Amino acid sequence: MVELVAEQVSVTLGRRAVVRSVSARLRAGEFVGILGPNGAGKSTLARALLGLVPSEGAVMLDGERIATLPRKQIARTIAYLPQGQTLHWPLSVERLVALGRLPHLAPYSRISAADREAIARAMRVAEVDALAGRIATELSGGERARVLLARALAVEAPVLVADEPLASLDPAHQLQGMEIMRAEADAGRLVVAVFHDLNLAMRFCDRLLVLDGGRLVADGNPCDVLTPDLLAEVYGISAMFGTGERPGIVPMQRLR
Ligand SMILES: Nc1ncnc2c1ncn2[C@@H]1O[C@H](COP(=O)(O)OP(=O)(O)OP(=O)(O)O)[C@@H](O)[C@H]1O
Repeated sequence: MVELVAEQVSVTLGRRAVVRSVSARLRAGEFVGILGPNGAGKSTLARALLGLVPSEGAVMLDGERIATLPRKQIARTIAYLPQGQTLHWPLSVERLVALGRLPHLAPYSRISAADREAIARAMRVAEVDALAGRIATELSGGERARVLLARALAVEAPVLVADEPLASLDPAHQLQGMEIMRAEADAGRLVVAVFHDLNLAMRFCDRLLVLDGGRLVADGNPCDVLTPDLLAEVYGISAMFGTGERPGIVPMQRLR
């Protein structure tokens, strides 16, 4: 069972302390949402969890320091969906999704039947089969986001780290994205996703990490974490909280 552990992780970019001494133990089967205001350090923490940015402290993947692991091993273990990725090559959608299998391929080898199955499965799950023959650079923003999620799913890694996977998705596809990530966690994977929607976080995640100014200010069950006090403190907003059969959070007013 995979485990990803941040031990007092700090990241400095330029002269800015962007992530400050964040500790968290993330386990297989969890769907963890990383929330927080713009600039709070969420993407940087996600990158630090993958060993993509130099950090102080330690990130441990299954008990080993990620900084010491070969990139290919990390790429097989953690599928990464970066924020707002731009596509530069006019590949077909199917070929783009197939790139998700790269961490599994030996140099100069061809994709196997198992790779083909993984690609087909990822495209089916992300419901992008209909786009298979389209040129990826000609897709709409939302179509591109769904195809890139399919590429990350095609890795079939035990961990998925997705940075704003819901950006530019319509409400139905946002739900679909959350359902996919929920299902991945239910299948025993660790899913870590950065996003902003408080209601989707409340409904789908097992656990929320909230960053503010680079610090981890809350870590727990969504219902315990998303309180009026936290929203006031972290986002500077007041919100209306639904109850009973009508749960949900409606941001109402800026407080500062
Ligand atoms: N290369 C860099 N050099 C200096 N500062 C940087 C660099 N990259 C990011 N930052 C700063 O680090 C802070 C955290 O950035 P990060 O992208 O992690 O935030 P975020 O929480 O993901 O924000 P958002 O919700 O807007 O995507 C921001 O203040 C940003 O301006």
